[in-house]
Amino acid sequence: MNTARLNQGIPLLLNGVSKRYGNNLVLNALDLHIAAGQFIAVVGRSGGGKSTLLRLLAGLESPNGGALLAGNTPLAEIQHDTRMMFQDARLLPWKSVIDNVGLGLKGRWREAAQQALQSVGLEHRASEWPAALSGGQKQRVALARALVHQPGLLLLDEPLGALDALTRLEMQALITELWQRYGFTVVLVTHDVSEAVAMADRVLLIEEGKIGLDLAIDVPRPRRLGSVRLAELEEEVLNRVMKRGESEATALPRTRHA
Ligand SMILES: Nc1ncnc2c1ncn2[C@@H]1O[C@H](COP(=O)(O)OP(=O)(O)OP(=O)(O)O)[C@@H](O)[C@H]1O
Repeated sequence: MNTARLNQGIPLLLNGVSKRYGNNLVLNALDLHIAAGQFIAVVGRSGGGKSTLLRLLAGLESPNGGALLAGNTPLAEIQHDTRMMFQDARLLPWKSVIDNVGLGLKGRWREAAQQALQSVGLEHRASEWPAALSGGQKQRVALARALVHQPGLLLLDEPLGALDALTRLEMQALITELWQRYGFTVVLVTHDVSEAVAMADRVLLIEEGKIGLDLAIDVPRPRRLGSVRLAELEEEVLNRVMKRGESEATALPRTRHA
């Protein structure tokens, strides 16, 4: 991939990061290094701490121990360089599409917002209300609202989870294309292992509060849907998740599905 990158992604360094809620130790002295501009996907069992990790990276929560750094700088000091996207687009219904994208911008914001809308293919819907858009289009607007700030770090919390299969594939391609063009660092939390291996440079599995698996996705881009290597990597991640589940589930009654 030789696409010229427009801005620099943020490198991330997590040193012994712990997070607990009461007696529940969700992240246990987690160490992690992410290079500038890398695309990371985080998978793991429900309740394993994926969203907690993302909220810590976003500065929405503080760790109970350890440090989160961007290079040598505490991540909290450059939080303005971070944007987040969720499963729901969280658009303001009383503002037009372009006003949603330009929220918080000053000066010649309209031009920048229009450009961001163009990069997600929705420049022709700028003056409409969010209610007039489909779920996939709303997520495109949410993506434009993140891009307009030229983030160094884009945090994605299951942003495609509510979309139908085809729209989901289109959004995967769009996010990957924009990441290649702009060069920000991405941390994507997803339940969909095939999505994780199709999009990311590295897939991380969170297990018992630590990184249980750190798998490099050695498949050149653009990636071909249905590639044998992607399927092998997907199986490797799934086997790892299921193996852990099997040993946990031995004491539980088994239900067989036809
Ligand atoms: N604000 C909170 N207060 C108390 N417990 C919390 C809070 N947020 C998360 N937890 C707990 O921390 C654990 C990890 O939650 P988290 O949402 O990070 O998991 P997850 O891997 O993203 O799960 P899922 O895949 O189901 O979204 C869970 O046991 C959850 O109940």
